[in-house]
Amino acid sequence: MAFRSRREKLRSILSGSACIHPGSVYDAISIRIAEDLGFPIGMFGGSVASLAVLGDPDITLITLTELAEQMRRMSRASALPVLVDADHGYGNALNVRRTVQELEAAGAAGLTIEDTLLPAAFGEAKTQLISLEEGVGKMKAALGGRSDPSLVIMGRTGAASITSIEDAIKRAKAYEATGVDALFFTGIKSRAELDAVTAATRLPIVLGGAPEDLSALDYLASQRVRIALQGHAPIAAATQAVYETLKALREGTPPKNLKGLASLELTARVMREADVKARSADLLGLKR
Ligand SMILES: O=C([O-])CC(=O)C(=O)O
Ligand SMILES: [Mg+2]
Repeated sequence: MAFRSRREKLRSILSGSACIHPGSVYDAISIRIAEDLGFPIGMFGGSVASLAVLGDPDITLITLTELAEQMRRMSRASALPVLVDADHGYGNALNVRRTVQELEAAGAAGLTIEDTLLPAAFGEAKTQLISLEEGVGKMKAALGGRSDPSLVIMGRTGAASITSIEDAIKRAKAYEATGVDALFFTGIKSRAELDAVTAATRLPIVLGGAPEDLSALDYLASQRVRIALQGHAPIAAATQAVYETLKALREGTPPKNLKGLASLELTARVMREADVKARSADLLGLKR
């Protein structure tokens, strides 16, 4: 299977004893930079997918086709294993099955399916959850949709910040019983909450955004957390850089005086120019 080694790398992190930070990636350039800097995996957040592909906020406007296409571009550009935020699986449990098939074909190393009610319901300002039963059905559908058994499927719940930590634990245990590979939590606010989650479950844990108190990697590792997200600063940095550059140009700065641009060396590395030159020599009869 073409993407198996990426998936096995993600699995080895989950079955290891350390906690790592993923690089937040969203396109061919960012994934190559993350790979070159030595990040063990990339995280493709739903919020970032929306922003990169549509320029929109994270309100479930992006389609599965658009998400999978962006994943496919990243898979082509780099062999870095990527964990994809597949939101609620783009519909009900039947849609979840299709979502897993498409993201598997697009080269994802792993994906998360969450129990948030998406898109937001009419008249509801606050995020809601689907029922535990529907959540369990989605996890089963995700597992049934996988044809490469090495693809990592994570059950995700945001219950800790929507209902209660007790509800988060109840849901996590139910998802664990379906056979998912890991549990992904958002909204865990304290060490006491994380310790309770760890004690009640047995699968590797992935933490979405977490407070300062939950940032020490050795503590997280001791609580079976194997992956800890750090938000999505790279796309914010890229947005600021594009803003500054366009603003300077608009204000009349000559291109040669622009600051903060990628050097020719960095650009060549990102484009894998040495490989392209070698191929051009072999295949087009050009000088190396
Ligand atoms: O999974 C993540 O990276 C956090 C999240 O939900 C998002 O950014 O959409
Ligand atoms: Mg998300």
